Amino acid sequence: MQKPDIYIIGSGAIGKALAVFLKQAQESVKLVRGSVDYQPEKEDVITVKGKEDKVFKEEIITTTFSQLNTINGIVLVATKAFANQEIAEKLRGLKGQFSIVLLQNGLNVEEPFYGFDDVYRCVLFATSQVVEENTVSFKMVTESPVGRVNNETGTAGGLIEQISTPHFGFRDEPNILKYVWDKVILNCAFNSICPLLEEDNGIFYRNKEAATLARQVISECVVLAREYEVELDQEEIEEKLLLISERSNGQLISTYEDIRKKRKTEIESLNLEIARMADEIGKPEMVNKTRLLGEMIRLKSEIKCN
Ligand SMILES: NC(=O)C1=CN([C@@H]2O[C@H](COP(=O)(O)OP(=O)(O)OC[C@H]3O[C@@H](n4cnc5c(N)ncnc54)[C@H](OP(=O)(O)O)[C@@H]3O)[C@@H](O)[C@H]2O)C=CC1
Ligand SMILES: CC(C)(CO)C(=O)C(=O)O
Repeated sequence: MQKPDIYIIGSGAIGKALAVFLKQAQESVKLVRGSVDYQPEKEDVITVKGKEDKVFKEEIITTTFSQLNTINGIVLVATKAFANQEIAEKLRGLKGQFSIVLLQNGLNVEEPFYGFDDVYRCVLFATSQVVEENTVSFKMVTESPVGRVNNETGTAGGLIEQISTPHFGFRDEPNILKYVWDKVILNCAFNSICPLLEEDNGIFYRNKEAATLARQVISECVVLAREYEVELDQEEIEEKLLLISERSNGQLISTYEDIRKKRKTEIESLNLEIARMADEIGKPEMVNKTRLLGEMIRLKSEIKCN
């Protein structure tokens, strides 16, 4: 039987790295532009710089939605989450049968995809950065969990096998919601406090007061998660915060990079989504600090962009 094709939407840091590793594994893979349309298909050499100075190079086909009519296979969404509504609409216009895997940070980012048959979320345990056009630097931390969303049962088994490669691994995770919340809570601290202090990710490890503020954010979010019947371990998240802070000392969080480069941030799916969920249950004060930090980021980004 012919293997299904893989389409990666979003030709950014994650999308490019994934495309190269999948091509190396002999998969039929195409990058589909997220922010650009109505362009002819083209082929570029994309380079991934991995651990221990290993370099991976592949010729990758990049296309745009208007060139596509039918998709049979797997769609990996690697754009920023604020593009999801538009991407879901474009996918609804296509024929064929496909599974969708969202590789994005953020809470409820899957909502625009409700109604598709086979939707999964993945929590990425990898880091990738564009270093120059068509070159990214990539590190896998550990295999990234993938699971079905919207309380549906069933595993991601066959799909995992196809998208996993030795340098960018995935694994099946039945309780993906816990991973999504844990990661979002970490992002609520990193992606707001670091850009506001104009500091790199190591700030929580280096500075006790910054760590205390992050702990307050974590505590608010854990209490909110409980209201939504998601039980999380606050201490475990605090430990992860310090570990990630130490290990990514010197690196800038994506929201800080986005603000510096005058690009839209993902804060709406992080602190501001947490705030919206607290409002939804009539307890807005439950996440006061998380909300204020999110609003400050939105304002900082708007000021920078204008
Ligand atoms: N990089 C990392 O280390 C990690 C990233 N993530 C998450 O993975 C996701 C992708 O991140 P990353 O690859 O770093 O991001 P990048 O900013 O490098 O790339 C995101 C891509 O999104 C597309 N995009 C941007 N704006 C729009 C828009 N308005 N409409 C449609 N598409 C748009 C662009 O695709 P195109 O160029 O094709 O137009 C862009 O290249 C994010 O949700 C991020 O939080 C999670 C963990 C780690
Ligand atoms: C929160 C952190 C630092 C964790 O790796 C991050 O940048 C991310 O992956 O989104």
